[in-house]
Amino acid sequence: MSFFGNLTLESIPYDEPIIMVTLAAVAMIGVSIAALITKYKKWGVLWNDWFTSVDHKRLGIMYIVLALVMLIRGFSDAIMMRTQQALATNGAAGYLPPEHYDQIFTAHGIIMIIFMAMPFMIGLMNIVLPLQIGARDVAFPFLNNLSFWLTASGALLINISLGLGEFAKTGWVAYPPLSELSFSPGVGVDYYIWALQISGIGTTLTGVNFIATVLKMRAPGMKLMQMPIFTWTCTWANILIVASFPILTAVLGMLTLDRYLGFHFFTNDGGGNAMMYINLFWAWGHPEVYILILPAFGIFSEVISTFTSKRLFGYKSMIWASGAISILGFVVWLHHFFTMGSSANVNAFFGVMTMVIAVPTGVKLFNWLFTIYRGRLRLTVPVLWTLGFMTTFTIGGMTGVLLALPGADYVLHNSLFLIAHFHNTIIGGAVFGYFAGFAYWFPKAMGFKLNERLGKASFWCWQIGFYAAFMPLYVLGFMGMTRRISHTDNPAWNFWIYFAAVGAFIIFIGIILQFVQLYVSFRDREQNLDTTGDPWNGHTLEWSTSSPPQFYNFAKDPQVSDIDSFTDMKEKGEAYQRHDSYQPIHMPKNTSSGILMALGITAAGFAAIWHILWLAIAGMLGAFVVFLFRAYSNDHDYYVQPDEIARIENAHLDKVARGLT
Ligand code: HEA
Ligand code: HEM
Ligand SMILES: [Cu+2]
Repeated sequence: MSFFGNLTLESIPYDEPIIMVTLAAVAMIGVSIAALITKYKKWGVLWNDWFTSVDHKRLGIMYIVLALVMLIRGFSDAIMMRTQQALATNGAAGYLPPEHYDQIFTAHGIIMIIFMAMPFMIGLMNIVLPLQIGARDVAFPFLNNLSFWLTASGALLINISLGLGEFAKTGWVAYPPLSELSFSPGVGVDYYIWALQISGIGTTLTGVNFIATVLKMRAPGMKLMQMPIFTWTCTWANILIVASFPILTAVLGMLTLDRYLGFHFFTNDGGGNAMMYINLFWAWGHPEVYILILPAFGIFSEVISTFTSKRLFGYKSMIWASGAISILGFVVWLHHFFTMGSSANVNAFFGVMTMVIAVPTGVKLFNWLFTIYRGRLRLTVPVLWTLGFMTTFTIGGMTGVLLALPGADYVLHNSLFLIAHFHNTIIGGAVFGYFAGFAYWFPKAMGFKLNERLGKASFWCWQIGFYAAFMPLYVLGFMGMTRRISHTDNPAWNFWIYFAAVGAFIIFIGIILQFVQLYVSFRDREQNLDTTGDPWNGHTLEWSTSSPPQFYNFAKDPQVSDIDSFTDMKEKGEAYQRHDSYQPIHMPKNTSSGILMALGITAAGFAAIWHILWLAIAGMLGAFVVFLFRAYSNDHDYYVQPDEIARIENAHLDKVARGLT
């Protein structure tokens, strides 16, 4: 083996014009951004205030930037698939060869779920959760920084696969025996393994961190059953993360042993069994979809209650419904392989358990409706996303219940009906939820509001585009079209395939409008400043701070005695109080340890993919040395002095006073 393992110049796909053009475009954008940063001398700011930051709010913003970039990547894959299918009807070949198409749907699935939806959700949780419980930061700020960089590391690896080697052609589930070395001899599955493994460990650490935060860092007086509902749904999601991500780690570890060291966990020869992989994968994969949706449910609850200016109907039942969904979510994974040989009784059990999830989900929907009932609902952008969700997700949920009937699933499994079902729940549920949360909390994180008109225009493109792009897939599913095919030869399907392509382009316009909205809102920010910190008349503690909040969040620990604690404070006249004196605030220092450790781990992952032994050892060793330095240094924290706090707080309260009069 050579110095660079299996990596040679031939690993670059020179002969693929689409990839080469994409790489050139990405390189140009990258160089322009780097040039701009150099021109405005922002490298120092970027490193000192952002990359090495342990501030949950800044990490949250970086997560969301990552998610938006990955949304562009994942959507480019989607639009490529839609155009390919539209061009490749009646036996035509289209413009993508099958082995390229296979990489695209695999990359699309993984990128959208792991590197778009997860960072979006974790980003919002980072920005909001500590503020909602009146905490100064998360329980382990440095770990939080490391988690972010491990996520970014996985995203980087998957994007490197575009220009070096290939990505997996196995579908996002990477079932063996296809994902075993004998059937996938290239580096594609190895990219898959290490991108998922590294980011997955980051996610597990996030789960641990936020559970500790919720248990240990709540403001004085805040009982568990008084936590804001978004904090609660995130907590359930974090419990699911801690319980399910280790299963992913284990199953990827076993696949690694199979591929690298000739173990045979998942091959029949030697006594292994592919069903073991499929079981373990979905024991993570099913809870994963509820990890995505639960925080979105919390966002809708916050939005509905704020914009009706009412208390959320059935606060306690919302918490228990989320808990029921989480626990049931752990005993339904077998519905992903009803067709793979379990007995009728086993299928019946898992089918019934799956259908039962409709009950707590229905409870939630009715709670939202009852909150709106007789309230004065303000039709802002977050509310539009919420109403779009309530209609769209109900359809997606219902088709899920249909799939939960083993008999029906024998017909519909792996058809486009399934593809329609899950885009219906993921886009109409999770993604709409994150967009609602994005519009709702944007002023809190950035200090100015987003442009409403462009926000509404974008919403309508997404909403209409969604129906146009995915309702045809239900029809195609019933007509017998299966998933993951790059070209077709059945005239009856053509109309619906073209229809779906048009839908995807309408969504495309929606995405463009979202970026235009960001630009316009930034350009006009002076007119949309949020001076009070409470632009929507909010009910929870994040709205009691300035926008953006001070780096220490709260000058004094808020005293909590009610569920809607900020409403309570406003009613009692306790909001925006000036204090005569402040206590010094204990703060964590920024550190480069997180990004440096992740750098070493990325190098090691890359080395593992290409079998470069020395680099794998060097990367891991580097990460370990940084870890030791961090562990043995005592320079982790500092105190903010009372006079500085007083200066910052008075400046903010002066602004509030001017805004309120
Ligand atoms: C956010 C993501 C998300 C969510 C929330 C759901 C929610 C549900 N899913 Fe879905 N699902 C996926 C993402 C998601 N799913 C993905 C990604 C796959 C496939 C992956 C792959 O193979 O690649 C999949 C696959 C999948 C299958 C496997 C099909 C197959 O492979 O053949 C099944 C089968 O049971 C299923 C069922 C359900 C059910 C019953 C729900 C329920 O939770 C829905 C509950 C909600 C409602 C029912 C609507 C609201 C309720 C009411 C208004 C009350 C009244 C309603 C009734 C009494 C019915 N899903
Ligand atoms: C925004 C518009 C989107 C469009 C137009 C789109 C389109 C597609 C298409 C065409 C496929 C292939 C279907 C097939 O097998 O025939 C697909 C698969 C998939 N999509 Fe999307 N998608 C979108 C958004 C998303 C989002 C937001 C997610 C998740 C967060 C997602 C997750 C997946 C997954 C997991 C697969 C399956 C991949 C596989 O088969 O291995 N998609 N999508
Ligand atoms: Cu499932």
